[in-house]
Amino acid sequence: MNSQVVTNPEDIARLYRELSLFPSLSRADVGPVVTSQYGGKYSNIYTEWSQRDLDRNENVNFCRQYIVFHDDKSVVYSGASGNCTEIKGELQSKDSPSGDMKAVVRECTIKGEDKQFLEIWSKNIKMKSINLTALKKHGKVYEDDQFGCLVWSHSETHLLYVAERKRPKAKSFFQSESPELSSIGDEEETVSSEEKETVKGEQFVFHEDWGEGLVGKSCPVLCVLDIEGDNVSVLEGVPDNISPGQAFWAPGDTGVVFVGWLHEPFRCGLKFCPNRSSSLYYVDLTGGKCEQLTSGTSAVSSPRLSPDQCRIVYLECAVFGPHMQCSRLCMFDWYTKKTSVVVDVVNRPGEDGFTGIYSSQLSRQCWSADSQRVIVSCPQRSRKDLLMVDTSTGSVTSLTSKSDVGCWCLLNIERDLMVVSCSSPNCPPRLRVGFLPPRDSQEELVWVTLEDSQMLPEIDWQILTFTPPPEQDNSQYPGLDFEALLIKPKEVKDGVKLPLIVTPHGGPHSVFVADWFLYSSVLCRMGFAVLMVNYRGSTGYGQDNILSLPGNVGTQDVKDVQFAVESVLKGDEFDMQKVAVSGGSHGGFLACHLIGQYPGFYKACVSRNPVTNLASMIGSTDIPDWCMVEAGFDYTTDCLPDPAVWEQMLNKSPIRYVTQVQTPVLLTLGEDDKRVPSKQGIEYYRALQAKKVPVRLLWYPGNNHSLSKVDAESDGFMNIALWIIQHLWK
Ligand SMILES: CC(=O)N[C@@H](C)C(=O)N[C@@H](C)C(=O)N[C@@H](C)C(=O)O
Repeated sequence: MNSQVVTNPEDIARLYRELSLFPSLSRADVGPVVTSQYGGKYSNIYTEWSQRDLDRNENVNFCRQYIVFHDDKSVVYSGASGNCTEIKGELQSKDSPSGDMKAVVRECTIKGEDKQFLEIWSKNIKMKSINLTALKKHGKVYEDDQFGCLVWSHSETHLLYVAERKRPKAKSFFQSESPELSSIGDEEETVSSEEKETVKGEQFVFHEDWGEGLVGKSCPVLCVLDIEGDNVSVLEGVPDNISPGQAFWAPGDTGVVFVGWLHEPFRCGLKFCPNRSSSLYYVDLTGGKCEQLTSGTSAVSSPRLSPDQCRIVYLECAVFGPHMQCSRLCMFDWYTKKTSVVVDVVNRPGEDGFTGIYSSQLSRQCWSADSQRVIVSCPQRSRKDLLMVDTSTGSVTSLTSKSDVGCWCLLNIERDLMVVSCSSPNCPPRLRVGFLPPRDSQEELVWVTLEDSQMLPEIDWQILTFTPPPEQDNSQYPGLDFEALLIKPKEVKDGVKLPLIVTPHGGPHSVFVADWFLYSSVLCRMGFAVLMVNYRGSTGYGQDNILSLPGNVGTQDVKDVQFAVESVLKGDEFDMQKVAVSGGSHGGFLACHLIGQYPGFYKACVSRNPVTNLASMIGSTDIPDWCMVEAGFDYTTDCLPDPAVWEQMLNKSPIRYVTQVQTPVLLTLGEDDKRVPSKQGIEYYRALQAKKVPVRLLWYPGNNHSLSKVDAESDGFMNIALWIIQHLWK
């Protein structure tokens, strides 16, 4: 059978280098409205991008600015204002609401020591540069999306940020004492206050952190810089049993509102886990009193204050249980102190097709100017759409469902001017702006492209829907269907049957939306078709879809993927002798299950940081609750190992089928993975070696669960592509 697949390593590397150039959009801010002397209005759009630099082996961050001329309700003219500028050393930055100043948290190394500075810029002058490290008021500033923030007070006189709590200096009981008093000349120098605070025997105390992606982040504290006074204070009044983050100034700058995550009895991994017990809190700056604003019986995130400073919307979901679920959009009324549900959990999509809200984070600003509507970008089945929620009626309207673009992400909205990133499997991210039409207006939403990207004509994509056969229906949650994204070369030579790479996503409660995927795009350009399966249990299809999987992992999810593959193979487009499977994390779990449960069906397998044995994972992962929940058990923090539970976990794990495996396996592991420890992959590796199954293991130092550093991602791709080629055409 002739084939049209690119197999030469240099040609593959060239394709990867070409497609890896496309940058992704990470942030956009809308500047203040400037009115010219002739009455024309314009706003500056500040954007930040990230691009892989294969030669420097790092992701390069850069900014680009645009100018948008408008009349407050439509764009009149727009264009870039200047070229790109690389951003180095900036942990965080934020313009003040008036645009008159900019705050920057900068990290730099001075005489071999890492230091952090808080800078205030105004026009063309760096007005202040406060050495936070020297102040010794706190540890490192948090720059992450989970806890971090950098927020100007409404008065533009204070800055709010999150940092690690200061830890007293520790020393050995046997360290030689520095003299209590040392005399230099006539003066006596008293021991520094830091010396006084030094504690002995604390050097090796274990400080648990918040796990994968948050390593070293253990005890966050809220910090306030008084710009005039140049002094930093750590906010008091935060309860000792919670870790604060995602903070912002309360109406009138009377205090600070924040999310507090319970960290007792111990911390579990927080990344990808918005189901951790958490509440909204308010600390008032005068008395330091802390007030809990929400129940404490749920998990909350992404609180966002309305422009009129009267209400706060936030996301809420159940504690424990599936790690990503359908969220509620809730609202806290600042003056009545009452909470309400604006959009509830959707168990099954209704006639309107709205499947619920699936997001662990709202965009930094999401309110309409009239403080009546909120814009949420979230998965809706295999697409990601912009949803407009009317907070008074709870109605949800999609702003993009009719679009042929598969993925829309709201980056920011200011005075109804929305800034979005939009992309598809054949189109890298583009930057667009558009004004949100007034409430109840029939006006059409007009998008203007500020930065276009090239559509790749060689790539075709579609969304396929599958209904499981009756014998695979879930009796507790009957009648659920599922989907898959099929990405394939647009042109296929006569008589050529395409080789197929099957890719189930991880999570398992996540979803492939019709976005730009570098790996799938390069594989498609090489001549492969890629089937990205959103099996039952995926987010974006209703809460019942999610709840149908826990307890059925290793069977329902495996059968769904196999059903989708066998369904597409019924056509004559694909070569059923050339089918490979590839997945990461829970996706790697599924890849290993598929080659064990369907021996010989897949000619090559790639498994990235795979879950291979739930029973051995539970003692070493940062998400032990995940192992219990997905195996079908309720989790409590005081649960202890139980042979019956471990037996169930083992029975649901791919290691159980390893004796049936014939398919050659490529394993790629991140040395620093806290989520799925690398020992999971090594356990499976050894089992395959013992069975003399062809297996190759790639080990990536300095990489964690995401395997997303430039070296692991690029080397990983080349090895994956060559492994599949080697074993599909042997
Ligand atoms: C939805 C989700 O990601 N769940 C988390 C608890 C999680 O990290 N699960 C991992 C086992 C996993 O499969 N993660 C996916 C998202 C990955 O590719 O990292």
